[in-house]
Amino acid sequence: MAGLCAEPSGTGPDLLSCLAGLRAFRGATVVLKFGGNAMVDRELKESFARSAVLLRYAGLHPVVVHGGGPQIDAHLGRLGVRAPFAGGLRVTTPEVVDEVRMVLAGRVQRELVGLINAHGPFAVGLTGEDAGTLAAVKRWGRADGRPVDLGLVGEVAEVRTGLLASLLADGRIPVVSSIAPAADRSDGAVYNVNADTAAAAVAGALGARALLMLTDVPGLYRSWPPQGGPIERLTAEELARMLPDLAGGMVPKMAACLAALRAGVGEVRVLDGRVPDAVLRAFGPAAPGTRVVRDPVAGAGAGVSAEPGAGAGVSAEPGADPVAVLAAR
Ligand SMILES: Nc1ncnc2c1ncn2[C@@H]1O[C@H](COP(=O)(O)OP(=O)(O)O)[C@@H](O)[C@H]1O
Ligand SMILES: CC(=O)N[C@@H](CCC(=O)OP(=O)(O)O)C(=O)O
Repeated sequence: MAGLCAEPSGTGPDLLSCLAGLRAFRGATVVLKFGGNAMVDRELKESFARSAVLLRYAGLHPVVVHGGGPQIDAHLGRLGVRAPFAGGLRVTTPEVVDEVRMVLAGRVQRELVGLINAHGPFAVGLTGEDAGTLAAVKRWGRADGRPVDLGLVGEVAEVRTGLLASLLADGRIPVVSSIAPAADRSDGAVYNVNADTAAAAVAGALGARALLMLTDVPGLYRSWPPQGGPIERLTAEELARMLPDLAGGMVPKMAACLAALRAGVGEVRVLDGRVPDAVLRAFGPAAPGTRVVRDPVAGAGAGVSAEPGAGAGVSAEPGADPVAVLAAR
């Protein structure tokens, strides 16, 4: 595990403060969404894998949901297949969904499983198809206020947590690719689900305490192209007001953040995954990125996430261990 928190350059996160933050999350499920844009090079992917393993050693239950948009683009480009985006979602024909599944489950997921398992037999890869973990219905896009037919793009209709819960109870790290069978199983169709959408659905269903979204920007900016720094903190309600003005990949990402919070996830953080040890830094006192928290409950004093005094890192919430609860079902 050398090099995880103390980099030779001395620029890494401080191990002690990270461990203090992690201790507050013992027993909690944390979903790590690793976006394709953050998978810049092998070193960053290794750093991500080490962080996931460290979280597990620290007693957390990490679940990885990965993307692979740029990797799919490159593959489709080699095949000479065009698959444009509308509102941040890829228009997906039956031919395209086969290639998306191949790249996500056959390439990106396999690499992440291998990198995590270099540290021990922890990672188990799956798609939403395995044990019927995800079920999807057709998702429509919008452009210029009009509905757009995105083809085989899915919205998660259901998460069956059984397989994930038993893997977590067994100390494994599930690595989930965002492919899901049709909820009605009518014709064996599978849907291409945006990975942020899948991560939020999984986080909500598992009762995750935090969802960390690793992407290729330091956080959410008020306007794009950016002026000034990213937003440090906002509430679900503030995010809901911003949503109609967002563009590109931030549309499904921030809609997913909101869905996760509304499903009960303690907080969501959008992080720059191109920074080494981004996951670990999120638990430190100088945590980077944009933190989105649930709206304060009227009359309940502080919000659900421990706010003041909790430091900048992802904040812990007391409560039942969701893995134990789910495994007991
Ligand atoms: N307001 C915004 N703040 C930050 N990034 C934005 C914003 N609007 C659009 N973007 C774009 O969203 C991208 C991240 O979304 P996406 O490409 O889907 O990433 P990922 O592959 O990590 O899911 C950024 O690279 C940036 O170009
Ligand atoms: C419907 C849709 O757009 N699906 C995405 C799935 C991968 C993904 O979401 O990857 P990132 O997290 O790297 O963006 C796609 O086809 O690119």
